[in-house]
Formats: sequence, structure tokens, C-alpha cells
Amino acid sequence: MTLDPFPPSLVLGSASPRRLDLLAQIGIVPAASRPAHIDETPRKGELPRDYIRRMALEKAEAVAIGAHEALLTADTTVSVGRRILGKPEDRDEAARFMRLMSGRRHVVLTAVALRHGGRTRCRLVQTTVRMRSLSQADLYRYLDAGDWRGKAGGYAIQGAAAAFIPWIQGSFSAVVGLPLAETAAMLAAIGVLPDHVKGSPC
Ligand SMILES: Cc1cn([C@H]2C[C@H](O)[C@@H](COP(=O)(O)OP(=O)(O)OP(=O)(O)O)O2)c(=O)[nH]c1=O
Repeated sequence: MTLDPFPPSLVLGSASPRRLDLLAQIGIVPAASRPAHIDETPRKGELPRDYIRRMALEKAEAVAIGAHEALLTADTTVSVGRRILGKPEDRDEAARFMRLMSGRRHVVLTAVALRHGGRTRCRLVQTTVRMRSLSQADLYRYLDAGDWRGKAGGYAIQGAAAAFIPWIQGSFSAVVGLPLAETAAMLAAIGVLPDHVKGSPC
């Protein structure tokens, strides 16, 4: 592989500590984090796939970058049929979301956008997740712990909710917020490589 001697400096357009941790897992350390603040309200009748792509792209437009920087943004949402379940506003909404997912499959969609040199690339990754039936006690115990805050659909597969999820098909890292295989490939295409690759002899 020919390595670009001047790869762009990576900016993570996110406030999510999970996205930073996921990037670190594959040896990518952004030079800066600049969260994107956008209105995340779905449009009337907007389909989940259209919505999630629009969110990642709007985040990619909302953050200013320099000529030698590349911007990575992402958005994760849960969909049950055509319904979009974003981050719950409060505990009651989280309870409604969990009841809707209990005992059935739902889809987690994550879109990743990468803006660099006047061009924006976007990838959408879909993962199907099965949640077992939740008893009232399961639900209340989970909600009391507060892990629903700031998570699409009101749960975190990387936390205690793992006990409710016997099966997924797709990308675990995408459910947590960033599909690592796809993101690594997008970054490699513009010369942003993991630390362990940068240091290796040719
Ligand atoms: C379904 C699920 C979502 N999530 C998280 C990933 C995302 O951080 C969050 C969905 O909200 P997002 O709007 O995608 O991201 P964010 O608000 O956390 O951060 P930013 O917009 O600044 O990038 O839900 C989990 O951590 N675990 C899960 O199992």
C-alpha cells in the first residue's frame, strides 16, 4: 500500500464518548472533536433510512473544517417498521420504546459521513436486533439505572441491556454508534490510517 505522506487531520464531529472510544479501538485518534448541533426531528412521513442518512450528512455540513482536515460524523437510530425511535426525552418515553421492542426484532441504522476536500462520502449500515420479552420488573430495573439516557431507542447494547439481547445480525459496533469496518475503509480511502499501520515497516 502506498501511504499518503500528508493525510488529512481527522476531526470527529461528535459529542459521543462512545464514538471516540470505538475509533480508539481501531487505533484512530482524531486530532480534534467538534460536536455538530443540528435539529434531529424527523420530517413528516420520512423513512428511517432517509432520515438517518440526512442526519449524518447534516452533521457533516454543520461543522467547519480547514483545508487539511477531514470530518467524520455519524448518526444512529432505531426503527420499528416505519417508526423512528431516537433518543428518548424522558423515562416514560424510554419505557414506551422498550415496550415496543420487547419480544420482537428491531433495526438499528447507523449512517457515517466523511467530508474531505469538497466531497462527502456516506455509508449506511443496518443491523437487526432481537430483544427478548421484558417483564415489568426487568423494565423498571433497567430504567431506574438510567442507561437509557442519550441512547437511540433508549437502551445500550454495550451495557446491562445486553442481557435482553440474545441475537443480532449485522454490526455490533454500528449499534454502539460507529460501524468500525466500514469507517476504517472510508478513512483508509483518504489516507487516514490506524496508529499501528502508520508505524509499521514497509
Ligand atoms: C442502540 C444504541 C445506541 N447507542 C447510542 C449511539 C449514539 O451515541 C446514540 C444515538 O444518538 P446520535 O444522535 O447518533 O449521537 P449522539 O447524540 O450520542 O452524538 P453526536 O450526535 O454528537 O455524534 O445512541 C448506544 O450507545 N448503544 C446502543 O445499543
